[in-house]
Amino acid sequence: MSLPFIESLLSAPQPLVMEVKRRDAFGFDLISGHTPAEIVTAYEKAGAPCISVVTGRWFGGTRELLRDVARLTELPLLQKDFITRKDQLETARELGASAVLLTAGLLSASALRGLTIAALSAGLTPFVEATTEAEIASVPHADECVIAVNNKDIKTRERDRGDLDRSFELLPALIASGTPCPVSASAIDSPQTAARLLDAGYKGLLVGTALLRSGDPGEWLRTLESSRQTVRSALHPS
Ligand SMILES: O=P(O)(O)OC[C@@H](O)[C@@H](O)c1c[nH]c2ccccc12
Repeated sequence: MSLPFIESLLSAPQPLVMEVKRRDAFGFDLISGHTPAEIVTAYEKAGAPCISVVTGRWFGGTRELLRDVARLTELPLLQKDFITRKDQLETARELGASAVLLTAGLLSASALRGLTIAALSAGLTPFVEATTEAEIASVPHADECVIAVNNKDIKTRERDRGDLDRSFELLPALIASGTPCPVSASAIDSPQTAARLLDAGYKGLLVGTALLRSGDPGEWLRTLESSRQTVRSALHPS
């Protein structure tokens, strides 16, 4: 089966899912006068392998935003919303998504199972967000899913500052799950933090606020690349 979202992320030199999100969890504007087209162009120029589009209302999102982004780019898109019903999967596909967020902490085990299977059979990659070992272990068909540790807490509407230790602690459980694509999501505030997570073994990262606030995603990525080289040469001095 072709998994464009996963393949694109895994083959990128800097595997960042770059997010389009209108507002942060406190309602502060993140795109400050820029159009979705400007943001998508900046992300593509920076080398984004995939784009995440937040359609959830808490973050100022709409379905139209996903549709607009899909018209602007060929890159695989992740729809970030609170999906609880199978008909939302059909809509995601119609709007142009290749992957859909499923939030383990908000779904019962049987709902997560049903939605994961339905997403896969609709040709969508499940991007399952988890915050505990038990949630990670409950993901069915993990070998066909992205599993992401969310460093923030969706139950507090992501108003916490985020806990990156969670990503470091849960990486062994993610690897044990069999996902080809362990991802760390949210609260990744700098290229240096991103470099540490990738060096620890993450295969992908999802970054929204920091990239949108930076004003220059290309520069953010170049700094990430050089930070990764610094980490590597510190570990393997020649
Ligand atoms: O802006 P940040 O801290 O880089 O986080 C991005 C992303 O992980 C966050 O937007 C998110 C995580 N889970 C969600 C669920 C719905 C909407 C959005 C989200």
